[in-house]
Amino acid sequence: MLTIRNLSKTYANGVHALNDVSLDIPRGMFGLLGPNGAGKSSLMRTLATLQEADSGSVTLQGADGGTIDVLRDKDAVRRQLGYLPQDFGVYPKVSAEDLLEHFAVLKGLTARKQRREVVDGLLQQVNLWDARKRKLGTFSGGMRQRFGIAQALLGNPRLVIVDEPTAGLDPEERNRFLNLLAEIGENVAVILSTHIVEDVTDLCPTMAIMNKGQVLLTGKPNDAIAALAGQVWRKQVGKAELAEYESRHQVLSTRLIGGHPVINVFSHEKPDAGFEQVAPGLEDVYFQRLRQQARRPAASQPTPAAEAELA
Ligand SMILES: Nc1ncnc2c1ncn2[C@@H]1O[C@H](COP(=O)(O)OP(=O)(O)OP(=O)(O)O)[C@@H](O)[C@H]1O
Repeated sequence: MLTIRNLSKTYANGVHALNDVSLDIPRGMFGLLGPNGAGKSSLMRTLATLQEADSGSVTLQGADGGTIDVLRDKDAVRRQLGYLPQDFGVYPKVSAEDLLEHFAVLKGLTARKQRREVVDGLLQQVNLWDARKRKLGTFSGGMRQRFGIAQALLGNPRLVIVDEPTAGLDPEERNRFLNLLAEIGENVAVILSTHIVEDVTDLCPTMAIMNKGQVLLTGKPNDAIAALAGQVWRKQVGKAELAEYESRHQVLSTRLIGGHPVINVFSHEKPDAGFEQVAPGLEDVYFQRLRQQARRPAASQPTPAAEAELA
């Protein structure tokens, strides 16, 4: 559906935000997971035709079966694209209905009756029908994000890009929002960028992990989790011992349970007697990849392409 090859971008300040990024993004939900500064927004903005890459190519399979050169045919992409940016702002004094109607006009829905039908349908789809007359300034974070999805869906896009949409939502709103995305993902490609591992675990049949502009892994979350089987070990340790464990072992994560640190360690063998083997999760995969990248001396870093293949 979307094919990204060797995409690179260096900002004027010298930051390599995208470093030879290659990804295949199919229909359905695709999770793009990475910490702050990984390059997710740079990639999203490039796909959304809002900024230029230095090199590489991106092609989108069009509705007619042809392909669109995303980096060049920007108008063609925009006709097939819905985008919810990270910093989606709304006019606080305007009602949801009026602003969506306004966006619909901008999208080219000029026939009044048809526009009403589309706007009403979207307000129902995102479950804001009862709140449609309310000013957007009175909306909760979750409601604003659902409004953001409604505007992204105007014009029946084939590709929907949502950048960190669940940050700041409470668990109930987050669930509701993710369920909405999953429904949309049944028909179109949805790229969900997030730093929240559970967003991807719960929802995305395919994903990529990104950091420092590089793709560290891409594929199915379950395959990546299965590849770690038998290599994640857990132990409760004393607070004073923690630093030593961190220096001797590859500690993936530390959790305080009842005030005591419990560590997950990556190791091919049982690290010591007190450890028990645990079933890995996507969080272990995520931290293992980030750790692996951090441990490599810069000079011996394999090319991102070779690295992604290792996955
Ligand atoms: N316009 C810009 N000019 C210079 N540097 C930038 C610019 N935009 C982003 N960066 C830098 O590029 C790197 C990648 O940023 P990007 O926003 O793409 O990451 P991200 O994964 O989306 O993180 P976040 O969740 O914090 O937005 C960061 O080091 C960031 O500081």
